[in-house]
Amino acid sequence: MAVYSLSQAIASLTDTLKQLKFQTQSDPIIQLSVSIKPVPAIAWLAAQPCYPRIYWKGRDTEEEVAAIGCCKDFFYADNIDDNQLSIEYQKQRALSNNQDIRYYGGVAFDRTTECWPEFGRAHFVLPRVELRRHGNDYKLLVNLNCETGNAESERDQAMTSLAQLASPKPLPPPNKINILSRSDRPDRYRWTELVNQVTHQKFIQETPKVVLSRLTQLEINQPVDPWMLLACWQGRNKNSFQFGFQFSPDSTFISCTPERLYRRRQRELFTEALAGTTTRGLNLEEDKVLAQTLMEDNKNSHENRLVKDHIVDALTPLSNYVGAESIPKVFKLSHIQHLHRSIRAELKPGVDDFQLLQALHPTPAVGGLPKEPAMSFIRQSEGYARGWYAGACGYFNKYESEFAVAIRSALIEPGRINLFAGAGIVSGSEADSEWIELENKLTTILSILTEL
Ligand SMILES: C=C(O[C@@H]1C=C(C(=O)O)C=C[C@H]1O)C(=O)O
Ligand SMILES: [Mg+2]
Repeated sequence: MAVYSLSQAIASLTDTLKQLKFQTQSDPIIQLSVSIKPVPAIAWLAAQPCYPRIYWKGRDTEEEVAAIGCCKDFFYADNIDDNQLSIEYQKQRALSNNQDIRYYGGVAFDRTTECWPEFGRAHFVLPRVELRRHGNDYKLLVNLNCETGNAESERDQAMTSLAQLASPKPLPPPNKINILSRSDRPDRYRWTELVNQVTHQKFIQETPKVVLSRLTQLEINQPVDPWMLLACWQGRNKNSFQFGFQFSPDSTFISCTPERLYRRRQRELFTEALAGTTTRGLNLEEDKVLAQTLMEDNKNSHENRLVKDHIVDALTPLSNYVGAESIPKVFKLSHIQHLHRSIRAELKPGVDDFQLLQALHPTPAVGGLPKEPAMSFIRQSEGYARGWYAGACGYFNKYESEFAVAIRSALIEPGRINLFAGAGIVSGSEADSEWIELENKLTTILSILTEL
């Protein structure tokens, strides 16, 4: 099979588009693709002149996608439940048999509350153009949505998008950011009050876990390229997912999260309990001691076990088989380490991605237990709207899908960087050490911003 340069690929796809014969019985969603030579995906994405720009890199898969523009946009400014989303998706899915068509996007942490304007409570996109890498194989793809019947104009738009594609430019070099001011919501005083409320015996008996979080806003007076930041973050934590959503120039959500919500391949499901945290040691010996102490610590083990038990319970009615690791392993990141248990399930026939989202999101790794009282406490007490922080981001496809939990994330706006961090509050949690845990979760991104 021919492997093209980017410009040859654009010429070849344009040629194919010109010759495309639209038949009434053909799929309304059309996808064309050609193999290309290696292209640095983030740099290519950052150079493109149109929006949305979407980046996705799987954690355990050799897969990376940079996508631009859209030929179908599913945007939900108001609350939409999983059943409604499912109906929309079923309609969409019925339009094509092509196994490679994907819808990228995300759902907010809490779809019952106000969200960030362009992100909405749920937002998915069938991109116009995608650059996909699988291992060492690169492809350029173009999608057409001829559902409305006007195939000719769709073809014209696809050709225009291809003609406008820019060559990748090197990302701007990382620069040290001058932080003018920092504010935390909740602040340390309020945090202590909240942790004390949650750990109060009467409360914790009924609500054994609430993941409280904090928004840290950094005021800046220089531009920051979110894609450069994401590329640096990727360099620090390669064993994480990295993704970014930029629906317009002034607002970009990026994440370098270690946490998978789920990966589905046909009826095979992979998920996990990631909860319980300590720092990394300064040398190998210290690092091992910290890991061992984490494994033996009651509070951290409890944090993780609650997540594992809940996920197993939630998947049981949807599965023929569910299995979870009985003893957690340690998952190491550049500045912190977590307790991690893999969970695998074989789904019953017919279980769809929205049943999975409904069953799993948000897990007690970012919400709490029981789900509703914990969510209600978070809604009423945290004092800021989480938006897509701790939401679920990823893609749907007929045969496989993958979602990550949008923690270790940042919303980049002009003049401001919004950082998010949360910690699972359980029996035995202390406000001061949980505050330090929040700080530790920000160390990597703060060091990228300030230590260059
Ligand atoms: C909520 C976050 O992380 C979650 C909380 C953890 C904990 O409290 O130990 C660990 C991993 C995640 O489940 C976050 O990073 O914002
Ligand atoms: Mg914790």
